[in-house]
Amino acid sequence: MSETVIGVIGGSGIYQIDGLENASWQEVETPWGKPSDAVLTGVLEGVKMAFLPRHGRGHVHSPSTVPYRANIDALKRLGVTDVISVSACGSFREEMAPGDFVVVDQFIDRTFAREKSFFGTGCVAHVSVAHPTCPRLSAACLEAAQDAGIKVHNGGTYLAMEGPQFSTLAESKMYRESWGADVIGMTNMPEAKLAREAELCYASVAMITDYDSWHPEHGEVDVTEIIKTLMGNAEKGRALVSRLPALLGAAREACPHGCDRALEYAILTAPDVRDPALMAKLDAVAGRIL
Ligand SMILES: CSC[C@H]1O[C@H](OP(=O)(O)O)[C@H](O)[C@@H]1O
Ligand SMILES: Nc1ncnc2[nH]cnc12
Repeated sequence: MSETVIGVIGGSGIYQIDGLENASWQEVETPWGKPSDAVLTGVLEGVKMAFLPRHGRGHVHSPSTVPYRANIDALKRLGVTDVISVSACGSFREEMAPGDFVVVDQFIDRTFAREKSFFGTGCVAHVSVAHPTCPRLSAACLEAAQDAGIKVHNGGTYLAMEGPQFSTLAESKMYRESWGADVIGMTNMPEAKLAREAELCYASVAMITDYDSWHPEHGEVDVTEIIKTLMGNAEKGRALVSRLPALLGAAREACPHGCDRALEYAILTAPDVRDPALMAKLDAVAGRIL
């Protein structure tokens, strides 16, 4: 039994959370550079929390320049065990309407201009992301959303695009019709992969803001419309987050799905040829096994 520390990565429109006891913004240094911003730490209903605005307060980082590795390392360094991503997304499904939430369970990674792993030359590791989200944490997010009276869909495939431009109409139709994606955003990859490498449980809550550009009655995606929907969504997102401590509890049992042991057999590089400089950088992420 260990202690739950809930990490929340707030996406577009969510730059802080309220109600934390002993709240303070902490600067965290990491071997991967600076995180997007300081991390807001505190306690909610007896459970430790750490909140990180993905784009930084004031929305400084674009989806391609978010320091994903530093963000996940910083949360790990602060003792976070469970990461909840709360993100603005477009929808490819009529029934997943703006204002609805989706607890995502799969991803298609179309990003190409980001660092995607903590590992590399001198320490090669291959973790499985066949099931990239944690079912236990996702179930808590679903229940929290339902308790908060949010219309929430259980499961969905998130297409992660590079951005920052939105999709073309041809791409939008292809993702929806041929690829079977349900929602689209620009940030959950490589975040989810890195969380798995860092042995963190990860769940993703998509807050629908628009129908991307495929919908014949809604035309193309428009950022001013997105921002209007985002305001209401952000309030609901915070309501969801505030219910998580009661659902997860302070005492934490090992993840039944093995998220917290993902590196157990993942490292291939023999101990005698590992790069000491890279090994030093992995102190937080892979500290449990190194
Ligand atoms: C606000 S429009 C596009 C922007 O919003 C999403 O950000 P996040 O996933 O951090 O909520 C999307 O991925 C884009 O970065
Ligand atoms: N349609 C869309 N495409 C990509 N990212 C988004 N974030 C919010 N809406 C989006």
